[in-house]
Amino acid sequence: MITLRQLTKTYGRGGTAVTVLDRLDFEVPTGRIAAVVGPSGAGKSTLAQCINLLERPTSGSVVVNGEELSGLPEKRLREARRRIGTVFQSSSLLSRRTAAENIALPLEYLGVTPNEARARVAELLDRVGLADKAGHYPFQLSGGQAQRVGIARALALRPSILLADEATSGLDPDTTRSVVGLIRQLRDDLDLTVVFITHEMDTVRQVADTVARLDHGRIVEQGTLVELLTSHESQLGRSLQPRRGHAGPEAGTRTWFVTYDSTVVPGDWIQRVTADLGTAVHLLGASVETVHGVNTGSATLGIGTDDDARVAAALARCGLSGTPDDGPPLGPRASLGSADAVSGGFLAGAGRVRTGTLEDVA
Ligand SMILES: Nc1ncnc2c1ncn2[C@@H]1O[C@H](COP(=O)(O)OP(=O)(O)OP(=O)(O)O)[C@@H](O)[C@H]1O
Repeated sequence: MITLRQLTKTYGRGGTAVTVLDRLDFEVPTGRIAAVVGPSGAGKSTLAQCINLLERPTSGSVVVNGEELSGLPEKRLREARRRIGTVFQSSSLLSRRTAAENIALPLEYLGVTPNEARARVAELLDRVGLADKAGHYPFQLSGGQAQRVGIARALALRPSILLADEATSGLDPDTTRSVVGLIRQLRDDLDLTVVFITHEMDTVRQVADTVARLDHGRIVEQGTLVELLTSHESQLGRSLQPRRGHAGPEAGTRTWFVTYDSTVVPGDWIQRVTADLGTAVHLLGASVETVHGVNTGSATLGIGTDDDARVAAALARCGLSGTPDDGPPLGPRASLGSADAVSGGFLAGAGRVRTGTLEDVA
């Protein structure tokens, strides 16, 4: 369990002082994964550094598993830090050390015997699925493998808290999914409490139990992932909704952007809304997924009436919330979206490169 009370961090003094965390209150229950999101410069990394006391808070308290860390003398603090593992971006491995040697680092600092360290490293490599990569150097590992080594190193001293600061940034979507799956599995197996800092909302939906938005040094909104995704009133919930491209509307229809606004939206809601309105309802785009057992998502519809109040009421009867969306169709968000041709960047199996126009690839 992590409890932050009135946590303040000010860098510098006098006229150049900058308060990055401002009387922040935050709690992560044991065994939960709390994602922290927020704009660049909001103080997310500073928050992580204050939790593991790499940065001393200016005021306020950091309580980890019932122990107040901010007041501890240096020696006790070093001991307490062992219960907090941190994973950074994948580049944080030491390049001249093998995967096994990187994982062994914290054990060496602690003075663990070489035999014990070897056994623990083997166990950790196995746990993160890299038993066959012990002797590989970081440059011989893929981004996802390097990150698994980083996670194994963070777990070397059997911490109860894991801080992940942009741990999946720069990884491709499949690798991100597998690293996130590993973190959730480790949380389940080891009962870890996890703070997961990221700016990737897709990743938040995959990893988080709860989400907090940090802005100007304070947590300005938080909730469980499901609560946020099923509440149209939540700005954080709306920003968590995937908004992908959609087809253009047909003449005579009005475009609506619709989000799931309840935990019990019926699967056949399009048929129900169509029957309710007695008019055409075209599906122009949608992203629907099950999050913690609840269907969530959003859709863009073309609806053959301009009676907005009736449409809103019909949507609400199915647990949906919608607004007319009169802007031009969004382009696909994926990086392919802006390309006319794709070449050189797509490595098919066995190292072959496939090229083609975007239409060919689609
Ligand atoms: N050691 C430092 N001395 C002075 N200012 C600092 C220091 N570390 C961070 N800051 C400032 O604190 C603010 C918050 O930085 P932080 O890295 O915590 O933000 P962040 O939310 O993690 O941003 P990003 O998403 O871009 O990584 C920034 O304005 C930064 O310049």
